[in-house]
Amino acid sequence: MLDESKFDVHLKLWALRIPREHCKVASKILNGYLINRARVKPITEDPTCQENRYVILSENVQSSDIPRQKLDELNKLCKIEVVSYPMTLGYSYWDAGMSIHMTFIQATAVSDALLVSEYGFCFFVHAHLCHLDCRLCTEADSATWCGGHIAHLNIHDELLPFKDVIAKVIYDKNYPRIKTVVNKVGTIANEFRVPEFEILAGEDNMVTEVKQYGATFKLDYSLVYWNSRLEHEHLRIISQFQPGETICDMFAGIGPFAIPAAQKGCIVFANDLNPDSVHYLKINAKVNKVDNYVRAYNMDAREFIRQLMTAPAGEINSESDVFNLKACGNSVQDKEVAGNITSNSEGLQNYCRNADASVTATKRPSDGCLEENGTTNSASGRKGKTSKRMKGSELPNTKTWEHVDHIIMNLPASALKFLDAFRGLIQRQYWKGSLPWIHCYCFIRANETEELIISEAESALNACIQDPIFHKVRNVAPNKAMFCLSFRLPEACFSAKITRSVQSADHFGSGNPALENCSRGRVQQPSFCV
Ligand SMILES: C[S@@+](CC[C@H](N)C(=O)[O-])C[C@H]1O[C@@H](n2cnc3c(N)ncnc32)[C@H](O)[C@@H]1O
Repeated sequence: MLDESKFDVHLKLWALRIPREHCKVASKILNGYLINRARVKPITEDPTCQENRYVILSENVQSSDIPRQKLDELNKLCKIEVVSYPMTLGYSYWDAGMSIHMTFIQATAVSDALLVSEYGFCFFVHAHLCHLDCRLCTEADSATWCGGHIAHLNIHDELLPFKDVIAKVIYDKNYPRIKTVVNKVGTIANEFRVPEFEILAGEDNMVTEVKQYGATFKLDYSLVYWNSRLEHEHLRIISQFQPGETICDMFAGIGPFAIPAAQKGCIVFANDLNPDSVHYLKINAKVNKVDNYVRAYNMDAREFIRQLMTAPAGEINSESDVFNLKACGNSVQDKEVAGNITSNSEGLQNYCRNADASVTATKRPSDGCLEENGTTNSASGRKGKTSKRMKGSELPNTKTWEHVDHIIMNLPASALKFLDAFRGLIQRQYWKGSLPWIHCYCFIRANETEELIISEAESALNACIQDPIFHKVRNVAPNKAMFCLSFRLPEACFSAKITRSVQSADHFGSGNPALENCSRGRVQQPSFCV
């Protein structure tokens, strides 16, 4: 139970009793000496007399501190009387509007402890509860606003006895913006990168809606990966895309790269192993009216990219043969593939045929595919925002084995290892234009160097990387930061130039001759842009 009285802070103040008609002038004279606290008015009623007001002095000021000259001015104005004015700032006073600076001062002054989120809402938890300290403000022990109605806490072990009180404070001080307060339990062990949560306060509802850069994202915070701290990074990557480009997102989650890329007019092939992520990805594509531009897949990333880059068997003989990669719950239904679509969507028809006609393909690789009819149904001439921005007839006939512009790999813990999927992947006879940019996320620990990361990437690719670019995304722990490594896929990844028998990065030791000259051949050392 939260004892609200524990939050009471008693101030022993002084006030000047002044006839009310002189209050305005008096407060000007006393400028700098009056109470200056958020939501506390310096002039207040005199409970003993309607004709007077109390002008409240700052908690650091005694009447004797007021200079003689100011007192003379006041005395000339009217008769003044100094009275004691005790004030209690209670639980309801300590609200979220406090600045972080004020919070620190208060925490020290009244021995309160605090939780501060990155988003600037502050919470007081009385020192009686625990030995909280500034570690709470670090990443490891912070409160996070997921962006919707959920506040996510990572409460340190020693504070667990007080978790309910902490959660209640957060809930009370941020309702109705925050309606659910959860605490992360244990460490994330599953491959979908979804933490386990316990609900500490508010309603038991983990389905929420987050707005980022004008897009709406629906998600179930207990089932899918979501991190509101990556908003800037999503935007940074999207800013490198041009309308009409083809993007592959190998670990797409619920679509924070895919949706804004599609909004920009890119064609996005987005994949995730977590069926719940794909479910919300499709919902989000529809909600944001970009379901014409987003293809959702639910399979392992290696298999996804392999199939995406492999020309269909019939491609050699006939353009009309089907593509063997099946999009999940595709927006275009079989009948549309058969030609039952409006004439101005001809380009879209071709584009979709390549992705969707796989429904009839000989191979159905995606066993875990969600089969949801109606979550997207785009190619029927719907007049949404998207069709205004780019008409169906302008959409390219996307053949991903011929050209892809960017590939996003946001699985920092292991994305580097997935680079082995690109060995000998690109079929030179089909490929047109330059090779794609890879944006591969990784963690770098304090004892690791960028060179180490590059060599890990090169080992996985079995190819030298030219002109790698590192971008620091954020610190995730005191000795660990998340980075994005961007580079153009090396030519050695053309199938003609590589021995397909090599399957795993583990097969390559430091003596691999294919990589021996990498660092010598690299024109530019990795550049860290923080
Ligand atoms: C760190 S999250 C990033 C999600 C999204 N890109 C974002 O920024 O929010 C990594 C995602 O990779 C997915 N994932 C994990 N292993 C995978 C695999 N082998 N193949 C495809 N997706 C995988 C997880 O389900 C998760 O959604």
